[in-house]
Amino acid sequence: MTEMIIQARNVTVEFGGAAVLDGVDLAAGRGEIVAVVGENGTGKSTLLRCLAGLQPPAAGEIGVLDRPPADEPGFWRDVVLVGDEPAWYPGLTVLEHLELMASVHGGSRLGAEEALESFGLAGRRDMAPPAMSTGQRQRLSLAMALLRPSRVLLLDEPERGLDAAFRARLASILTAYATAGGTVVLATHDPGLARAAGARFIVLEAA
Ligand SMILES: Nc1ncnc2c1ncn2[C@@H]1O[C@H](COP(=O)(O)OP(=O)(O)OP(=O)(O)O)[C@@H](O)[C@H]1O
Repeated sequence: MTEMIIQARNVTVEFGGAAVLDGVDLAAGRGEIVAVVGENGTGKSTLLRCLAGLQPPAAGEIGVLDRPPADEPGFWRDVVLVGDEPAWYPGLTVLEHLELMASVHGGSRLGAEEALESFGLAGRRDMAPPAMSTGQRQRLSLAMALLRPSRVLLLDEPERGLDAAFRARLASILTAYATAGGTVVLATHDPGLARAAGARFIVLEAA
């Protein structure tokens, strides 16, 4: 039987008395990719923030790796959230951002040079991230997330700014991550990317 990695039951979130999520369930096993889809404002980002321990639900239970998600170092050693763009370190190049990530997180899944190749950034290695295009910065965010060891990837619209060819490449990167035993939950407006990655779909509707 598949080992359950994420179990969220009956999750309810309210803002200003209005329900944004109303009794949402989500389960994801080891090696599984789950795509959360739905119209703008249906709560996809909010659900990811709940799974990351950044948004306490008004009701419901959430377990990630057999414990409630919590915004603390032990949790973030196993779980990676890619949402809004990270803050870039002033003065560090693309390659140095990757090297920093590799040195902070021992046992990285990819070397910095390998990540440059895999994420199509070899030609940008000496640039400062703020000088790159939106899609190139998104590739770097994803490279930094995939380079470090983890068991769970939470991705909020990972397709943001990416061209069609790299979306296809990302699908295969996510499939490889799951095949190696990782669990992925992505909120996305690109069902093609999710299908290509072999994701199971959860559709959110307005609460
Ligand atoms: N911190 C907050 N305070 C008040 N309302 C919020 C907060 N965060 C989210 N909301 C509201 O919750 C609803 C869901 O937002 P959320 O960003 O989760 O939706 P989404 O499905 O990810 O949308 P999109 O597809 O546009 O990215 C929106 O109506 C939003 O205004």
